[in-house]
Amino acid sequence: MFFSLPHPQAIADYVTTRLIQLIQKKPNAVLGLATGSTMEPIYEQFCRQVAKQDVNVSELTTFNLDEYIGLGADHPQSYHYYMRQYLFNRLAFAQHRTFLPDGLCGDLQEQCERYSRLILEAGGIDLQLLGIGSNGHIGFNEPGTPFASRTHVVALSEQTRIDNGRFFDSMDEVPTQAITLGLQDIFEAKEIVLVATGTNKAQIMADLYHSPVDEAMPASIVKAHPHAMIIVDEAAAALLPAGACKPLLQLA
Ligand SMILES: O=P(O)(O)OC[C@H]1O[C@](O)(CO)[C@@H](O)[C@@H]1O
Repeated sequence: MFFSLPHPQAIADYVTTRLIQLIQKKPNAVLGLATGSTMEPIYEQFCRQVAKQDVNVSELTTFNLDEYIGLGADHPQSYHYYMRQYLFNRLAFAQHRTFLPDGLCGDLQEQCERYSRLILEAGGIDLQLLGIGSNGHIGFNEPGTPFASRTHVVALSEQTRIDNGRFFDSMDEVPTQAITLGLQDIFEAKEIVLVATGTNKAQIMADLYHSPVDEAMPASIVKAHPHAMIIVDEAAAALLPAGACKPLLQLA
């Protein structure tokens, strides 16, 4: 369940190889995508390898985990903007099959229901990429979110706002709400790859390792998934007990 690689670049290489293997086997796969700094080297490497190996991404469908409420697609801190910057503007994804929640949507409830339904209609997520918040959130599912949750509106915790405040000019600009895929939606993915890198993730990875599968620790739902990997670099593994992680070999 817990696997280690030495550094973020090695994780980016591994995850890219896994994604390309999946796409080659199933060109119309459905990918669940995450944002955040953890994903940046992964998307960078993915773009490089897709171009180098001439991989066809035009038949893929993608669903992003979350979006801030109140930020439009052209706001530089919106996840729409992030995805265009790191992935969608760089590769030939079919625009009409790349889905993100709309942070400016008037009818949030209707949108939430539609988003979970669209995933089911697309056949479900084949591979879900996840980062993790320093409080154990996945997507924006904060501690205490029911495991049975579907796409919903969340009030961001103070911890999450402080963590993500580094991307904004001032704390006043950090949104207070977001739309996120629910934990049930995430759990229904056929495969999950959760990645944590850097010393600022060491404590939460130790907490996750020791935690039971419990709603107080949203990421713990991943531990109950039959096809999940939790991949950490050396820095994020620093507080894990010896032998907790299986060292990963690079995929061929
Ligand atoms: O990778 P980061 O920037 O540490 O963010 C951790 C997680 O929290 C979020 O910011 C909220 O979903 C995700 O984008 C990310 O997976």
